[in-house]
Amino acid sequence: MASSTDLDIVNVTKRFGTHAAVDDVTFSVAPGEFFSILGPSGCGKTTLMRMIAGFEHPTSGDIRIRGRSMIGVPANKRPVNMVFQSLALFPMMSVGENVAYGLSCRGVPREDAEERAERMLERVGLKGFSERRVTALSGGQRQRVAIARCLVLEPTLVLLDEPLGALDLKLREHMKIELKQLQGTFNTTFVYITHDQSEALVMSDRIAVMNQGKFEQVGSPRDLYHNPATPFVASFVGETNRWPGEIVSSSNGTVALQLPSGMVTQGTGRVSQKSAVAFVRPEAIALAPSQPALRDLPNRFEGRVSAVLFDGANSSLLIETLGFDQPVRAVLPQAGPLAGIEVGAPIHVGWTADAMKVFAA
Ligand SMILES: Nc1ncnc2c1ncn2[C@@H]1O[C@H](COP(=O)(O)OP(=O)(O)OP(=O)(O)O)[C@@H](O)[C@H]1O
Repeated sequence: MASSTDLDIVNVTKRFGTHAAVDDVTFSVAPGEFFSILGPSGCGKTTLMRMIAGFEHPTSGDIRIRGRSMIGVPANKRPVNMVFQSLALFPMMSVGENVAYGLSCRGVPREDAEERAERMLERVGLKGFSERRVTALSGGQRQRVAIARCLVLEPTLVLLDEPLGALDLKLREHMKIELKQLQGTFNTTFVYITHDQSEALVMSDRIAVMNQGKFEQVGSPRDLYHNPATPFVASFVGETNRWPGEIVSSSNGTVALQLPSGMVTQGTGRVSQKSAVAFVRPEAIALAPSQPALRDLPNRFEGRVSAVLFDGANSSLLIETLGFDQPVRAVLPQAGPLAGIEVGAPIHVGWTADAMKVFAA
């Protein structure tokens, strides 16, 4: 029977000695989906990926590709191809030979393999590059050769292990968009691992946030960003303000949180214990030169600009705010009366209760 999923990970655990690098993880990836696993160094991403590829074996659990268990199936017999950060291209071979190599290994006749490699290079925007040495290519071009070499084998699943990690910032930004577009045109299922939240947010249909061997949350980029399920997700995905405090009242998902200074703030969350932590995105902080402009907001405070972090459209302000131990970070508008604000200027900040997500600490 045809499977409606390309990949099913079922209660997979991998132990090294007593340490569970991957701890009872379960998820499915749909055909054509761009699925990312996002987490800090050491959380178990690579171990999980290596098990899908067949380089590592689970201690327990099942890995199914198109409904077929991969337990006991060697790496080279799985309908999976991996793109590594190092790319692992063969420097002695031409671009065309690199792409055709996997086909030749599978016994595809040479002429046929060359032709298919040629067509694939065209599809990744490298028409006419066949005869070039890979050493004579730019970082971005090599990246595309690595992807072409992988896609020419028509795998069910493409696994990508931080493939943009070695590129400089500018190229990485560019390749993010390119990779997403390539995946769209090929409609191949991608499983991508990264510790870079921006890469995951820009490219993925869904993201799993991984921490200490477990998935903390799986959701769309918007979901994770706007409705984080745990404090770890709230702080790992996107920029955020973070303030610890104590719950002083709570009803129907609305909470009052008292900061160490005694100042009380209004937020949302379901927290049954006293000790809590609150998160507010910098773009959710309203700024105004005077208090009355913010009168509709339950959280309104007085402050002074302590730093202007200019970064074009990503510019922000740090605001020393009465009652807050750490400065409040807010997005700096690029137009209007606040665009030219300077350090030392008095300012008022405010936000809705909805914008402040409160979790048990
Ligand atoms: N072969 C191994 N033997 C023992 N421990 C291992 C082995 N491989 C990984 N680990 C441990 O398992 C944990 C997860 O490692 P893994 O490489 O999967 O993390 P990661 O999230 O991919 O990190 P990074 O982004 O740094 O590559 C780490 O604590 C690591 O030290």
